[in-house]
Amino acid sequence: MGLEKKSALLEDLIEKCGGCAVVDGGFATQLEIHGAAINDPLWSAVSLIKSPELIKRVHMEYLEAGADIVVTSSYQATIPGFISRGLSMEESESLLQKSVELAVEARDKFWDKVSKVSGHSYNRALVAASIGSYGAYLADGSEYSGNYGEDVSLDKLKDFHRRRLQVLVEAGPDLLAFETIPNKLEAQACVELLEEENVQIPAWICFTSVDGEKAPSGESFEECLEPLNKSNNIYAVGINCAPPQFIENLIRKFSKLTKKAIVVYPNSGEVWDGKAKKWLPSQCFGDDEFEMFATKWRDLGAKLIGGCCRTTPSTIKAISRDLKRR
Ligand SMILES: C[S+](C)CC[C@H](N)C(=O)O
Ligand SMILES: N[C@@H](CCS)C(=O)O
Ligand SMILES: [Zn+2]
Repeated sequence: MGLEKKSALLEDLIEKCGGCAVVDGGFATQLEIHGAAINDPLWSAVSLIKSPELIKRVHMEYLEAGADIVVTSSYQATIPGFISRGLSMEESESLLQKSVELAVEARDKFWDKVSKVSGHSYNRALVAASIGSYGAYLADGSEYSGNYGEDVSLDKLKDFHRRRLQVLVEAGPDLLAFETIPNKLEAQACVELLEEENVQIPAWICFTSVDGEKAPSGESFEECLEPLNKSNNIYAVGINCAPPQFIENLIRKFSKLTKKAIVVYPNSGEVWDGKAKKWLPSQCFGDDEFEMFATKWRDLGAKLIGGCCRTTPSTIKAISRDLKRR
């Protein structure tokens, strides 16, 4: 199936949802709630090695909660990351493949079950393969600073992303989700790679923001979106893992800067301490507030809405209830 047909699948889903589809919530957060120890350079990707069944369970929980799109466990799963853990190239690639398989299996199992129930309100979900930023791989919090240093060039970023992208694409997800991109250089690397590799799967690229105005690097979103706007591979652009109170302003901003669909899935408002590897309490938002925010964000034009770190299936249930109220 080519790019156009795959993009049409996503468009159909959004239409079936009444104009705005629900993305799942914090994947790593839910793993932790079930006891997974992810204070690790591989973060949530350790579960691909240690507890694949738990990964499937978390996907199922988000599907039950009403997610129309589930994002795979590959955010911090990288070939160099696995290799520094003593795994071979072959084993590393098979774990990446597995991240897609687990989500597809969960989606198929769930759909098989609910589609037999008359009057159910679910849609057949799509699987988005997560591609975390270079900063996520560095595991030093730099997905929130955009500070990769002088020696990180466009080519270096492309080289970092290339093989993982190839393996994930080969595994057959419905979408690609580039997450927590903190600067223009990396956004450009991702777009160029999609073209060079002739990828036939639609993608979204999400940036983070720590001030609610700009990318973490200090670059304006006008600059950051420029390479994305020209690309046929990019279906949607937006923000993930930034605090919810920034989202309204950022949707307004993005609507003026792009014709692409807008995707937003903020975290709970807590702040990540990259050194201590833990979330620090800050201005925090609960499920009721997310429910109210979701209507606002939909009315402002977002086509894909969900949650990121520290949100849970109950957050997604609240968002889904709200957006699908007819
Ligand atoms: C989105 S952050 C909370 C992911 C974890 C980070 N890359 C780290 O490993 O510290
Ligand atoms: N998809 C990833 C994003 C982390 S910012 C997760 O939910 O764990
Ligand atoms: Zn997050």
